[in-house]
Amino acid sequence: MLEIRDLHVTVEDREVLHDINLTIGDGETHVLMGPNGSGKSTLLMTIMGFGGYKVTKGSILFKGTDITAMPIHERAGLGIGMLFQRPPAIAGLKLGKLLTATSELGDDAIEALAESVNMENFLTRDINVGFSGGEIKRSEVLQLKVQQPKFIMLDEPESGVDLENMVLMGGEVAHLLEKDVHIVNRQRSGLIITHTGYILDYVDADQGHVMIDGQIRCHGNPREILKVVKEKGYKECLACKQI
Ligand SMILES: Nc1ncnc2c1ncn2[C@@H]1O[C@H](COP(=O)(O)OP(=O)(O)OP(=O)(O)O)[C@@H](O)[C@H]1O
Repeated sequence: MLEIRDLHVTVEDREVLHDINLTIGDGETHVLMGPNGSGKSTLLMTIMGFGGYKVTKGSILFKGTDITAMPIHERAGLGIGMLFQRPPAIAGLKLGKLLTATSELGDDAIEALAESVNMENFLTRDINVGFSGGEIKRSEVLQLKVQQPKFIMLDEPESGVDLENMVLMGGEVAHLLEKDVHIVNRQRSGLIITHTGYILDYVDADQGHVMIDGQIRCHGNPREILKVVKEKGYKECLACKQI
């Protein structure tokens, strides 16, 4: 589904990502961990194609197509979607209008999807304006449910979410990533950034990666990585022999 080769990315004239290589197969869910400021969100923003993230070397292939220079709306059109860590508030644009504009679903279908994540009363509100942390995350999940991307990136889906909403969010993410479908029949893949690992209770994560100082320094079973990091800290990942 996704292949990143020798990727180097500069933000504001500083190289933030160096020599990133990552392959995510069809139906696979990968988890990205790493200390604050190590470059995890930068990688997701670069894959999505946001301006300000300049690829100075390397390439990103999605389903065999080189998307390295492709504009963001074309990447979204190919089926790449993202739940943001801190999505912007957009005064003047109603959530319901955005959902109608970005899908072919009718009002009733959108209303039903909104109800499924307790967001039916938010469709007439400006996007994220005055939303609580948990409401922002539910709004993001609703957008993914409407868009149904093939490759789903989630930047810290647990942050700011209470325990009850975590169960709701976890179930929705599991459904989006087709946890209950056998891997050979899955149509979707995912890449999830997590600090706490709570999301691992809900998804079928195949691989974990640790990013440190803009480089992926370790691969492995995500639960094992999390255990090591909890016990010994990220410095242990620098000694990883998996890479
Ligand atoms: N637009 C920007 N302008 C300047 N520096 C930036 C910008 N975006 C990212 N950076 C810098 O790039 C580095 C990586 O940031 P990034 O948000 O990717 O880290 P992260 O691993 O996702 O961190 P966290 O776990 O804290 O969310 C940081 O030092 C950050 O300050």
